[in-house]
Amino acid sequence: MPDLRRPRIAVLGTGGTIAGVAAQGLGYRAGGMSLQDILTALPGLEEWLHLDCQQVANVGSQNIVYEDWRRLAFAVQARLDLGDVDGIVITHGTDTLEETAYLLDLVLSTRVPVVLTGAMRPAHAPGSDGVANLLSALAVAASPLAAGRGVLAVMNQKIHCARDVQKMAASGLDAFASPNSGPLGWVHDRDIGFYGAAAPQKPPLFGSLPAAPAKVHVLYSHGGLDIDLLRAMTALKPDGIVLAGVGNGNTTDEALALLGQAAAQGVAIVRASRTGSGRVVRNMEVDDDNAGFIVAGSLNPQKARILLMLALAQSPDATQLQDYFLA
Ligand SMILES: NC(=O)CC[C@H](N)C(=O)O
Repeated sequence: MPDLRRPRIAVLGTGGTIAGVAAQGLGYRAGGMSLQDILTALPGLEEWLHLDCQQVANVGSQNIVYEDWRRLAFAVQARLDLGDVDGIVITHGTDTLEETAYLLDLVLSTRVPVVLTGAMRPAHAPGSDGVANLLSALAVAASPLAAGRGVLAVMNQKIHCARDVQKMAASGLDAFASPNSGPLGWVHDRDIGFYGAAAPQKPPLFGSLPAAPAKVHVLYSHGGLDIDLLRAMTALKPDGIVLAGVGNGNTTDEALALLGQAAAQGVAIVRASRTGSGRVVRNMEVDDDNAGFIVAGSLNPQKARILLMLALAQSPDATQLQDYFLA
């Protein structure tokens, strides 16, 4: 019989540095430790929480593919549908944590907090942050204050929303930020708080994940972009291309012309920005209306790719696709 005073938290492990094991020299391998091993570093948790662990994967998140996302989303939704948890924590590699968080946020239907966390330093390294981040994530998942705020990411004592959070530094403990909105809240040991009230919760943008996602590639623009790269990309016959453009989602005249041709042939073209913050605005230097382009708004290129993959399963129409990005 579960103790009803203890919040019931499901912890789902997927790997990452938080599950890293020492390898030769200073190095380590992401996704080697089991969830149970990680949790042994936090004795006494059961006096406070009712934990239920599930190892969904154990990989470096750079290797995550769409099928992993789908399996994870099913596992989380199945857990939510059982109605026997107060919160869910997902341990994850930090490299693509923001992509998984955003994808889950687009499809999960729940008021129960779903919180992703990870580590920038493996457990054996001095100053490792995994245990502290896990404790923070558990505290957030267990708190009624976190309910109805969608999928969250907790790193380095800050709570972020899935849509805005980004890994913004290649190394260092304070690698995560929400550059457009700032963090939603804070964590100190088991104490947590939010800076503002929760916005009224909307239903998820998509009811489910398609079995096979649309094929969407990302083109990274820079000075001296070789047009052959874009030619090679269009030859792959993608359903969509996300431009990680310079500035306001821009690229060379040559590339814009080729992207326009692709759009005319039915490829969804989304202009995002490589700058890391701000909002890509329509019809500034680029005539989006005329070219049939879509702008990513404030989504970064990797999140724009996820949204486009899912939105294309609903509609190929550029106007409707644009609505998804500005929703
Ligand atoms: N800090 C990390 O978690 C990075 C480890 C690995 N590349 C991953 O994303 O899983």
